[in-house]
Amino acid sequence: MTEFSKTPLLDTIRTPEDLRKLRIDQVRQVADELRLETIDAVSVTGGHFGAGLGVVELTTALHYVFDTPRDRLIWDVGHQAYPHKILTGRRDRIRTLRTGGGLSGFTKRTESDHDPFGAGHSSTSISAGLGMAVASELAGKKNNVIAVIGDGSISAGMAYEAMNNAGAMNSRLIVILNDNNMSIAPPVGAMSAYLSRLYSGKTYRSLREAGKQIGKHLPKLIADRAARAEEYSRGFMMGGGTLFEELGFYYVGPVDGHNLDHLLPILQNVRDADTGPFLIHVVTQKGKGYGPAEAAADKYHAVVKFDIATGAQAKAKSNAPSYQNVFGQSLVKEAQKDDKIVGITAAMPSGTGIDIFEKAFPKRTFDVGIAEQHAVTFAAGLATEGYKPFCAIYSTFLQRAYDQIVHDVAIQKLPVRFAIDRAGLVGADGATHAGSFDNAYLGCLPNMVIMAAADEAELVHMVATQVAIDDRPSAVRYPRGEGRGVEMPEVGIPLEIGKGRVIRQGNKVALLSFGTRLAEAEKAADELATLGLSTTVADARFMKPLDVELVLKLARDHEVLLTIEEGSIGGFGSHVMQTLAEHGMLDGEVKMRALVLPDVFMDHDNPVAMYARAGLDAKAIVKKVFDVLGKDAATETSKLA
Ligand SMILES: Cc1ncc(C[n+]2csc(CCOP(=O)(O)OP(=O)(O)O)c2C)c(N)n1
Ligand SMILES: CC(=O)[C@@H](O)[C@H](O)COP(=O)(O)O
Ligand SMILES: [Mg+2]
Repeated sequence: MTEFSKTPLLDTIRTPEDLRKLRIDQVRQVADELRLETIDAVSVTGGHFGAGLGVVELTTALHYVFDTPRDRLIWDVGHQAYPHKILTGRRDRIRTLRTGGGLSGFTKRTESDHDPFGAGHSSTSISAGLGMAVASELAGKKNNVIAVIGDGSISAGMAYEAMNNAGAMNSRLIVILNDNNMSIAPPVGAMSAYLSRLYSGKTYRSLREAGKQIGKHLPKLIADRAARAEEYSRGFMMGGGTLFEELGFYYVGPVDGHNLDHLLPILQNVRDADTGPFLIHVVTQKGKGYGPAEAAADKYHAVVKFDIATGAQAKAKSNAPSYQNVFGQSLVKEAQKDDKIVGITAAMPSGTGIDIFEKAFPKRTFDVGIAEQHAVTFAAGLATEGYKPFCAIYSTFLQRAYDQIVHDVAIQKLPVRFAIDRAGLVGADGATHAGSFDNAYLGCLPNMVIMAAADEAELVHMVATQVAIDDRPSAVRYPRGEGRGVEMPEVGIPLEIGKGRVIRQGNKVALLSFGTRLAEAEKAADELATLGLSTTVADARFMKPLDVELVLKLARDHEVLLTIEEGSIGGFGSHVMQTLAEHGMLDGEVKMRALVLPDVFMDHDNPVAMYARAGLDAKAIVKKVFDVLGKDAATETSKLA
């Protein structure tokens, strides 16, 4: 802990029970010290930063007013929960955040009783909270359930589904809308404009006024909806009902989320209300209390280790370009030649490289907000009118839009182009963000062309290939982070569909890679060659259509055939096995194995360590070859020494 974060009061708080022993006039000091500790901790670990700074007062107030963990407190996405973790018995481990064996970067049930629901993907908190509230009522309990959801996350469809359902029930659910007027980028969409109208141009409802009015109305709150809406439209609306009231919520706000004099009594009144659901609209500032974060365009949404005094973040180690930037730059080049190309992101412009495309083609760029399902079918609509939509969505977030891919894109064979970033293990974000399943969940769909880039140069050619594929959907996957540092092509050259490539020729062992495991396959081949096992390395490039000729040749000409991919069972290796089986090749000579991610959700760590644990690095490939040959790998590889 640096000199920067002297925290005498915070030092007395192990759990929220300790916090609740303090006088209400001490809560401000706790919040100030909590902010210092958050800044100090994240400067060491990196991670999500701006969002947590924005909810320091809210976090302190919630744990002070509510009887957590008996009262359930759910954080949507969970990236803002570092202050929550510090207050709930995890301060001693907060500097292990997002490191192997350390604290998760999101809320996690197995980590603490204070994390009643795991998160990572957005917009789940209201649904989960309603479930808990109904469970509590069914069990005859009286505890509160509080779901804190951001203005970005509440714009996703799932949040509406939940509010629509909650509004029709009188559950003791308290939704706190944490409105900092930011998503990762500035927010988009009508909801964002609406929320701004609720608090722009008018002073926030002061606590005294709002608290008094709540106090006056609460005891005689009328269950009947019509009377209730009337009651509230007079009391709390800034001139008329809000969308949330129309959805059946008691709307309270907007309230200054950094002013504890406003927050505390409102929360106390709502806590003691005998009805619900409530929506408390809290206005906060992302990055609050740390100058470099407040000044940054992204409010330091996510940072690497940084110098507290200057806010300067540690430099990336590699000089190779990142895949997201290669994608963005490639798409710009293609779009300069083709005005039908449009770019779509679901609230992740910088992470996908679509921000690069937007700078060049702002009118052909669409950020639909956190709305992956909509993004896919929106792209499908564009494709029906002859446009070439590139839908750039991380593998894990694309899971949200699976039915749209099947029903709206694949069945109709619409030429939507999917740019699937964060394919494979992503490291610090852990299991909720791993791109483990897209090989499996896309590979089983007819009509799809599915590629994986082995390096950043391949990605350039695959983007060009997708431009050319105009009669069916296509997908290219690539990992988080930087490439290999290979020579980059001037322009993308469309690949021959369904054709892989042999990188080096051997005759005993064949390693067939799909994606960036190619680098590990080449390292393994070097090692195997020094041990007298002549090894072929091939890059499949396509999972669909598979290069059947290449697969059969590799199986015929080698004793061992291994496939390697950064994906779960059911993906590339399964397709190769299926093909070999259909050609009777599994009945005969070749010893074939598919190297895939293990059938577990892997906790966060650095990606290299995770892939080693997953058995997908060069060492594991070599071991697998000897296992398959019935030789002891340790003995064989000891000859290398
Ligand atoms: C389904 C899904 N899509 C995208 C993301 C990536 N993501 C993480 S946080 C975030 C912005 C959330 O904005 P908001 O809810 O306003 O929270 P804030 O960071 O402003 O506190 C996004 C898009 C996600 N976690 N889940
Ligand atoms: C919280 C969240 O879901 C995003 O911030 C995500 O962590 C971004 O991932 P990348 O850092 O891989 O862009
Ligand atoms: Mg926000």
